[in-house]
Order: sequence, then structure tokens, then C-alpha cells
Amino acid sequence: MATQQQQSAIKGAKVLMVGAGGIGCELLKTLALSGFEDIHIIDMDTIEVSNLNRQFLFRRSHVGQSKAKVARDAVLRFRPHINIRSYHANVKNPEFDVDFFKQFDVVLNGLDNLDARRHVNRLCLAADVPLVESGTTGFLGQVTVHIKGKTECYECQTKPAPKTYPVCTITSTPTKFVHCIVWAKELLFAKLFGDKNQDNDLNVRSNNSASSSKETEDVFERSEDEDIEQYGRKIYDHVFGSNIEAALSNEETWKNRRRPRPIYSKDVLPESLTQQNGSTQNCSVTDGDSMVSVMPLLGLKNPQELWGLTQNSLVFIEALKLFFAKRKKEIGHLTFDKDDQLAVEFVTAAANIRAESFGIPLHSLFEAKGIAGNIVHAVATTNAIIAGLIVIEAIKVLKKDVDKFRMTYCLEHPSKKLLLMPIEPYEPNPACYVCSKTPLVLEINTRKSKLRDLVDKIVKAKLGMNLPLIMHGNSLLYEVGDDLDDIMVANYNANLEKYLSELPSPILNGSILTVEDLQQELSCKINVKHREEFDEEKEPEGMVLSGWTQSPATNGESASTSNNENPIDVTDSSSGSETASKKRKLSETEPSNHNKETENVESEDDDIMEVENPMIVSKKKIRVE
Ligand SMILES: Nc1ncnc2c1ncn2[C@@H]1O[C@H](COP(=O)(O)OP(=O)(O)OP(=O)(O)O)[C@@H](O)[C@H]1O
Ligand SMILES: [Zn+2]
Repeated sequence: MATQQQQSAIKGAKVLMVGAGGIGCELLKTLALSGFEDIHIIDMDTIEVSNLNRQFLFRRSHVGQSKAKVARDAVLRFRPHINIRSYHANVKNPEFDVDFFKQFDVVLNGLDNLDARRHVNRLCLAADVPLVESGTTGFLGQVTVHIKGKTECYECQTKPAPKTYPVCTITSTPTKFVHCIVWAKELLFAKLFGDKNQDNDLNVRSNNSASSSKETEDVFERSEDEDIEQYGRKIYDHVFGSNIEAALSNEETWKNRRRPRPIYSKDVLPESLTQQNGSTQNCSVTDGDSMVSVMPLLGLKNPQELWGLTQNSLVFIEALKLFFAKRKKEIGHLTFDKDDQLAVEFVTAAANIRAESFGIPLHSLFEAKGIAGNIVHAVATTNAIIAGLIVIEAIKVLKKDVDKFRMTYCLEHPSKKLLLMPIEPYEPNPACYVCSKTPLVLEINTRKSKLRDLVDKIVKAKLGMNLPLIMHGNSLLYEVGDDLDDIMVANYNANLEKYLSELPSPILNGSILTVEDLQQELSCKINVKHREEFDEEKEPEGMVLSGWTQSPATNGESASTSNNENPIDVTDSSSGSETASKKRKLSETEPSNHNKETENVESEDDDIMEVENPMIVSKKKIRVE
């Protein structure tokens, strides 16, 4: 039961909730039942069938409708007299500016991505509004409190780098199924169906007899009149047959490794599939239908069933045929999406054939989809616990009970008999570029990198700025906005194509740039260090930024896109778990002895997820409430 004092803090509070998904539904219900009377909710999504098992404010009839609105209506049915306002919109929209945020007493995040979390963090700092941040991953979860100047901001600590694999493991020497999945989705799928101009480490040259006259022929190019099945077989034979044979010829590679087996389509498939099951040509799906699927056409019903080599090979060819027959317009623009059934079928089959070749155990479509989509299944109970903890912290924030603030971690197994681990929050990190204005350092080749590289790879992708402005001394080099005249736009566009050292105000070794986002009211300095060479494997972007918060790739992002620091990237850190780093507790005078350590949690496919191990913090400092 809430005390009188708590009740009055709750009643008078105006609260903003961002996200009405798994955590958000629980949170809205708990807020309403705890006595909150003025709640605003922002969510950009509509309800999907897959949300219904845990987002209990939604019913099947709501599928396709705004989450924020349906959540509001559902709660108003049992709390009709409170004020709930819903916004079906992206929190990054300009209408949610600093003034919008200023009207709230506290902001509560129930988001699922780092990008939006960082944006809300910046607006809360700019508006000086407390933020209660949260995240869950399966059984793990955490709630943290962020108050400008008092506790660390959401970006004070670096986030874990997404799990990456060396390129050569993926392209030549896979040893785990996840390596085959990464190869299938980031290289093969991207090569066949994605942007042709993207760098791709897949071996594209054919040296088979048919093309001996043109040794450099790109086998992935399909000529207009080429039969789709023949084309599919050509790709199959190239990637699973001749490429493997070529790799085998390098004896050194296989001295201490198991040798892979080349697989050719003629050895596993009948001569003509069209006669066997001409179904994909005749099936009734319409062009552009993302629900197209080969499974029913091949009589495969159970996604949890393990397919043999022949079945995988059939799925491979038939899925490729379907892409060309029914989704031709999308070819050249596709990135892998875990919700795209045909893409999942193709990637599962390709990964399994490669796995077979390398002697790695095969996996079902269900398992492969989980690995390819980095899916950790949501646990409704964790969301409910986390939502409860958010409300507890929100009430402390409203009562200004600074000494009682806690960051709470929901653990999977009891540790010292505790499943919920509360820890005192930490002071702001004086080296944080977001809340403490410490300059970042950028190593870059100022003669070979263009302003466009800086804008795309650093300012947008890494610093998460939406409407950036770049200044060097008094010279404005770049700016985005609706109020720019044509001449300015032309000047800025021309600057984008110039090398840094050739800009009107040249950026050279020792230059200090000011980079700002007016919407986020964020301004930071970048110290530029010229460097001639970069390691292509370890630093594929040709530049290195120090002191920023790592942003994981979004689903389906290609391995070689600018967002990733590392070549092949597979994880999505939805919970916002953090890596070990020096932390300063609020009440602490000696900062030295509270380094948080991390524990490695091995998931099924050996993807390592780092979670903080709060037990490392001295027990004296922990007060269980
Ligand atoms: N930039 C944003 N603006 C507004 N809402 C956002 C933004 N980013 C994410 N969200 C919302 O945050 C919510 C997160 O909820 P949750 O983690 O349960 O994800 P979900 O999409 O509902 O489920 P799942 O991803 O597991 O299918 C989603 O409803 C999503 O729409
Ligand atoms: Zn900070």
C-alpha cells in the first residue's frame, strides 16, 4: 500500500511512457492501478499477432491498430476517470522536442532499441527531466534511474560491442552453425537479393568450364533469358561445390581442420525440379507478396522438423525461384528480415547445406530463424517484474528520495539467494560525451575520407544524431533542416563530396570539430587525428572513433554497412546490458574499488551476451528493500 505522501506524489504527477510493447503494457496497467492519473504514451508500432502472447492489453481483433491507442483504451476500461493520452508516432519525431519533454515529471522507457533509448536520454538531459530506463532479454532485465547531474546518464557507460566473427571464419572455415547462418544471411542472401553495390566478401568469380572464355564472369549475375532453375543450380554449384573445391586446394588451411565436402546439385537433386514439382511456377501468390513460402509447396509443415540435405537443397532452389518469380521488384533492395518467411526459408536451407559440407550439425527452420534473427524469446513474467520496479523507482523519483534510488537487475538464477539485485546508482561519468561534454577522438585519413563518410559513419551511425550540424572553427560545413535555402543546400551537398583536407575550412590533424543536433540539444567536440593506414580487417570503416556508445546493428543490416565497427556482426543487445567499466557510486568517496565485472552467459549457439554481475559490488552497499 502506498503511503499518504506517495499517493500525493503519484496523483500530481505527469508521466511520459515511451513504448507500449511487452514492458509498456505491463507498465501502463501498473501505473494506472498504482494511482497515476496523467499518463502520456508514445509508440510507433501497430499490434501484430506475435505480440498477443505477452502484450495482454491487446486482443486478436486489435491486430493492425496502434499499440499506444489500444493500450490506452484497454486501461481506460478499468480506470475510466484518469487521463491517458496516446501518440501513434516515433519518439524521434520533431514534435517531441525539448519543450514537449519539459511538461513531464518523469519519463519511463519501455523500448527495444538503443537508438531510441539514446534519443530519449538526450531529450531528458536537455529538458532536465528524470528518466527511468528499462530492458529485458528473456529472464534477464534491468531498471536504471538517470537524473541529470546526479546519476550517470544512459550513455555514460559503453554498451557491449555486438558479437562479431572474423571474416575468414565466416567465408572459409566455419565450425559452428551460427557461422553458416551469418554466411547465408550476410553474404549469400545479401549478394543475391541485396544492394549490388555493397561490398561483399563472397567469392563471386566463376571458373567452371562454361565460363572459361570469360574468367571474370560474376556468377551471381543472371542474364535476362536464363532459366531460373538453371540459375539456381549454377549458384548452388558455385557456392557449395566449386568454391569448396577451390578452398580445399589450399592444403595449409586444412592441416589442423576437418576438410569440407563439396556438394553439387546433380548429386542431391533430380535433373529437373519443374517436372517433379512445378508448383512454384504455378502457385497462386501475387507479385510482391512477402508471405510467399515454399514450405507448403514442398509438403513441409513443421518448422521444428529437421530437413535432410535433399530437402534443404529443394528449399534452396525453390525459394530462389520464388524470389525471382514472385518478388522480382524487391531484388536488389532486400536485407534479411526474420519476419520474411521466404528469406528465412532460403537462409535456413543455405546454412544447412553449408553446415552439411563442413560436418556441422543441421538445424530446423525454427532454430535457424532464432539464430538468424537474434531472437531471445520474451518472458512475460520478466516484463511484469521490470514494470513493477519501474513504478517503484518512478515513485522515489517523484518523492525526490535520491538516497533510495536503485538500479535493479533481474537475474536468471538466484545469486546469494537473490533474484532481484538492487544497486545504488553511479555518478555521471566525467568522460561521457553526452552528459559531460568530453571531446571524442576521431582517427581518420583526412586526405582520403570525404565529409560524407564522416556524416554517415560517425555523426549519424555512431553518435545517433538525426539533424546534424558540423562546424570547424567559425565555418559551418554541414547542416540539415527545412529552413535552408537552395544555395546553402547546394554548398553543403558539394562539401559532402569533398575530402576533409580539401574543405573550405580544411579538416586536418589537430582540428577540433563541433557537432550538434538541435533537436536533441546535444553538442559535442571531436578532436581529429590524421592517420594514414587502417587495418582492413579490424577497421573496415577506415576510421576509429574513441569514447562513444556502441550501437548494435539493426535486424537485417548487412555486415559491411557503415554501422558496424567489426566486419561480421550478429547480435542485437535489446536489454541495454553493459560491459564492465569503472563506475562511481553516488555515495562513494573512493572510486577505485567498485569496478563492475562481467559474467559471460553462453546461449545455445555460443553467442556471448555480457551482463553485469552486480554481485561483484561490495555487499555492504546493497540495501534490499
Ligand atoms: N523510436 C520509437 N518510437 C516509438 N516507439 C518505439 C520506438 N522504438 C521502439 N518503439 C516501441 O517500443 C516497443 C518495444 O516493445 P517490445 O520490446 O515488446 O517490442 P515488440 O516490437 O512489441 O515485440 P517483438 O520485437 O518481441 O516482436 C514497441 O512497441 C515499439 O513500437
Ligand atoms: Zn553520460
